[in-house]
Amino acid sequence: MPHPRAQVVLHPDFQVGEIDRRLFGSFVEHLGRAVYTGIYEPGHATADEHGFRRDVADLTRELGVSVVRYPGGNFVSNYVWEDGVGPRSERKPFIDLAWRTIEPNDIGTDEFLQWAEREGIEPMMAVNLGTRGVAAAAALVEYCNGEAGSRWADLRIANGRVKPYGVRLWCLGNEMDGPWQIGHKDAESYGRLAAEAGKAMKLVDPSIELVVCGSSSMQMDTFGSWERTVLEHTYDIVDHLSMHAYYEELDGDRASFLGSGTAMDRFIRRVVASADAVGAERRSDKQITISFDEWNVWYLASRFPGEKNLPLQRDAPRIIEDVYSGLDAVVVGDLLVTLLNHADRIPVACLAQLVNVIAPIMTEPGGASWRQPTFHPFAETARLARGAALDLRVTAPTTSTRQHGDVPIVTAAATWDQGADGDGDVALFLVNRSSEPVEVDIAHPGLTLALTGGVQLVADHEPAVPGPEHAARVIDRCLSSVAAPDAGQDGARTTLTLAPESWTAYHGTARR
Ligand SMILES: O=[N+]([O-])c1ccc(O[C@@H]2O[C@@H](CO)[C@H](O)[C@H]2O)cc1
Repeated sequence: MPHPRAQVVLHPDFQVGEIDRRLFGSFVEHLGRAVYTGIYEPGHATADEHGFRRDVADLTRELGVSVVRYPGGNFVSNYVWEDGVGPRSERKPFIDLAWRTIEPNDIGTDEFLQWAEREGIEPMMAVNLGTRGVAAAAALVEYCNGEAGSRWADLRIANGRVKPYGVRLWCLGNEMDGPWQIGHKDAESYGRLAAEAGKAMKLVDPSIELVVCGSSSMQMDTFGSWERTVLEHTYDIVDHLSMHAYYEELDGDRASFLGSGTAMDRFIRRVVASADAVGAERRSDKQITISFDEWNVWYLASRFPGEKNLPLQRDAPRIIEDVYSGLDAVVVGDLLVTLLNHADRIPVACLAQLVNVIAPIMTEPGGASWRQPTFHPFAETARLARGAALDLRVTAPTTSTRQHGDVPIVTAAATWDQGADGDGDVALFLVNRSSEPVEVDIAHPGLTLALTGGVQLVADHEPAVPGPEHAARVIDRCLSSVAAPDAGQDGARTTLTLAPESWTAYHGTARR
């Protein structure tokens, strides 16, 4: 039997849009060991003078993360930011109701923003619209971005930081549609509060960009009507609408799990349609863009007991430290393909999260740090995807899945970084979701393409086991470099074969 075949048409004149570097963001929440013994661990052998782990910062840099969202997540909806600034000796621990954990308040706004600044990361801050409101949100913007001479900016200066941080991206709360959220609201109440908080925040600093909460997932009962109602209140004040999505393999349904990228694609199309419908009714020329500020593989339904079933804990407990397989990494690669293909509407996205909590980077307290298999597709995509995302035409056979109906067996994204004289760098990301090899014919009329090599990640069948040794073994087995395709690299066509259940990234150059 010949292998299934797929066709890709690629031309640099057909573009989705420029890639915003903020597409390669991540997320650090006060949750489990993300902050304490994650990014921060005074006394660790690699800790810098501020108590932050150098090994984790180095891995973060290698991951290629552009933006980091902070301090939550669910955590932000009961956070009093004022209690986390100023002299540490005066800060008091409190019960974080979101994760039922005693928060020591050792790390707050200043420590996080200064860490981000030292590491060359753009911060994305969230304000509490669960238990708090307009005044506290506007005060936090003033604390972060205000010049000397007003109350909250002067407090920052008294706390040792003269220069404003210039935080550009702001989330108006987090997942306010979720019944688990502290201070959960219906769309009407949230929409009105977000509009007023956003208005006040922009009066403090008109240069900021605001993200309003969309649905926590496409499965929420209020999905669609939530977006419409919230945007009816906030359309003129906000810039981005948030999307969150987590995917997992359920009941051994591998085909549906491998098709997660198609589910994400449909979710994006629906949210874009909802936002544009509100814009159309208003006859508005403004386009709301998407901040996909939580996405990942998370064994949420199958392994997470639920927030309210967590015991009350202290000292950075281990919460949702998912261990990832080669299969999970292939799906992460495919989700990145989906995000690239929507680069025109998604300027911001955050892999949730960065360290220890559903994360590409893991640590042991007082010990090692290491990469999970999911680290690699993210790092490679962030490194190779430059310039504009191309509007590829992909034709592939479909396979039927229990959760998503028919999904294509091959997905692809490509980027084009224009150089001088019509030359450019090309990156090509390809996923084969089927369990047999697939031949891909790439037509690139008018373009001489020279793919020079790449990396390939294949799915495994073994259950993931915690620890650095296992992660290293999985990566060793599943990740390899691939040579330039040997077949058919001629003037206008390139042919290559994709390994079963794999994600591959090629790079090369092209000349018109
Ligand atoms: O679908 N759910 O049941 C569900 C439950 C919790 C949930 O929380 C989100 O994910 C958490 C971890 O990143 C963030 O703190 C929060 O924003 C997101 C989705």
